Parts: sequence; structure tokens; C-alpha cells
Amino acid sequence: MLHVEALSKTFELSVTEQMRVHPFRDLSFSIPEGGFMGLAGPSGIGKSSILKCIYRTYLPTSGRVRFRSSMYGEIDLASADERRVAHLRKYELSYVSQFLKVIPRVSALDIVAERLLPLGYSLEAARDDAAGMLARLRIPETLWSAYPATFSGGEQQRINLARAFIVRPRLLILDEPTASLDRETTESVLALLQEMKRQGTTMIGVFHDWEIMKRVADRIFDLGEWKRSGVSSSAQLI
Ligand SMILES: Nc1ncnc2c1ncn2[C@@H]1O[C@H](COP(=O)(O)OP(=O)(O)OP(=O)(O)O)[C@@H](O)[C@H]1O
Repeated sequence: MLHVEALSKTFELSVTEQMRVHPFRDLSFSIPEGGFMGLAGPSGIGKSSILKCIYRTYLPTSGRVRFRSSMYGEIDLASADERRVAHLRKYELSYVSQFLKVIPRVSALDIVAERLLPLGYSLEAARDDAAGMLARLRIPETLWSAYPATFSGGEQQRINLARAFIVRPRLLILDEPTASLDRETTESVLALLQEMKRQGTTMIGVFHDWEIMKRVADRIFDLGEWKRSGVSSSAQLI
């Protein structure tokens, strides 16, 4: 369902001094439908950049990101036009980072509910589902009508997760989704991830805690090992 082929990313840090960073070159791996691949490796090795290339926050320098979309059939996310990428982000892809892009003067409930409106939900039905998701993520009901700009880091992260999960995406991209959560909320998130996986969501994620990653991932791609050995990706699947 997701085939990353010979993916490379180069950052030009300075045009005049020709300084370049190459977090990864010729990276290839595949994740089947409903599969969950964890990405591991030391800080700065390129984990987040890979996720951002898949979500197309970053444009890859070369390579392909073949994704089986229900709207477009097979599509290369590395070269798809912006309009299609925007559509896919609305209906099929979700990306969770540690940081919430806060929308001013929109309540926590509506920030989550609004993701369902393009899918044809009425506002009432969307708010019902959003309330269910906020409850599962242990956001206290008193906060549902408040503005997330003032929320704590962990509360903002839960709003992020709720926005990503509520649409039941075909591909879920997770960048340290449980980094600022307490143990009980982390358990709720893991239960939701396992539920989505059973329903066929394909996932790729970076986790700050190896033990958490092992509980949800079918396999773990160790970028450090891949870079050291320079051999094909299958050797790094733990
Ligand atoms: N937008 C950018 N512009 C320039 N360099 C970047 C950019 N994004 C990432 N990099 C560089 O690419 C390299 C990989 O960064 P990345 O954030 O992908 O690593 P990471 O493995 O996710 O690290 P961490 O575990 O610390 O989050 C780093 O050297 C970083 O400085």
C-alpha cells in the first residue's frame, strides 16, 4: 500500500557556501495495507524528514512514494500535484506531530469535528463523533468548548491525535505521538492505534520510547543500522 523507492532528501543550508545536509539517500521500504512500521535511529538521523517527505511537507529530492489511494488509485506522493496532495490530506492521510497548529477562536470540539465535514457529516453528527474521540483521549469535558491555544502540551497533543484519528485515514503518519502523554492516555492511544490497524489503516511512526513502539509496530526499521551497513532495507527489519 505504501512503497518508498530510492527516496533521497538534501537540504541546501546556504546557497553561497554550498552547505548541504543529506539525511537519507536511496531509501526503500514497503508497508502492506494495515501494516505498522516503526522508524528508529539516533537523533538527527532523518526520521522526521522521512515522515515529512511521505506527507509531502517536504518535497523529496528524488525517489518515489507510491501510495494506493481510494480516490486516485496508485499515486506517487513525491510528484503528485498540490491539489491532489491537499485532497488526500483531507480524506486519506493523517499526520500527527507533537505540535498543534492552533486555529484561533475555534473550540477543541470543533477543531476535531471540522475534519469530518468534508466527509459529508452534518455538524451535529461531526460534533457527536468528536466528543466520543475527545472522551477516549481523556480530554476533560470542561475543556471541549475551550480554545486549545491555552491548553497544556499534552492536551494539545491529544487534540492533534483526535484530529488525525477521527477520519480513520488510510495512511497514518505519527511523529512522536505519545511524547507528552501520561501512561493512561498513552494506553488509550495504543488501543486506538490497534483498533485502526485492525480496520486496515496503514501506519508509519517514530516513537520516543522503544517499548511503546514494539507494542504497536509489526516491524522496526533501524535507520542507524541501515546507514552503517549500507545494505538493503530488509536487513534492518527487526
Ligand atoms: N527544514 C530543514 N532545513 C534544513 N535542515 C533540516 C531541515 N529539516 C531537517 N533538517 C536536518 O536534517 C537532519 C535530519 O533531521 P530530522 O529532524 O529528520 O532528524 P530526526 O531523526 O527526526 O531527529 P530527532 O530524533 O532529534 O527528532 C538534521 O541534520 C536536521 O538538521
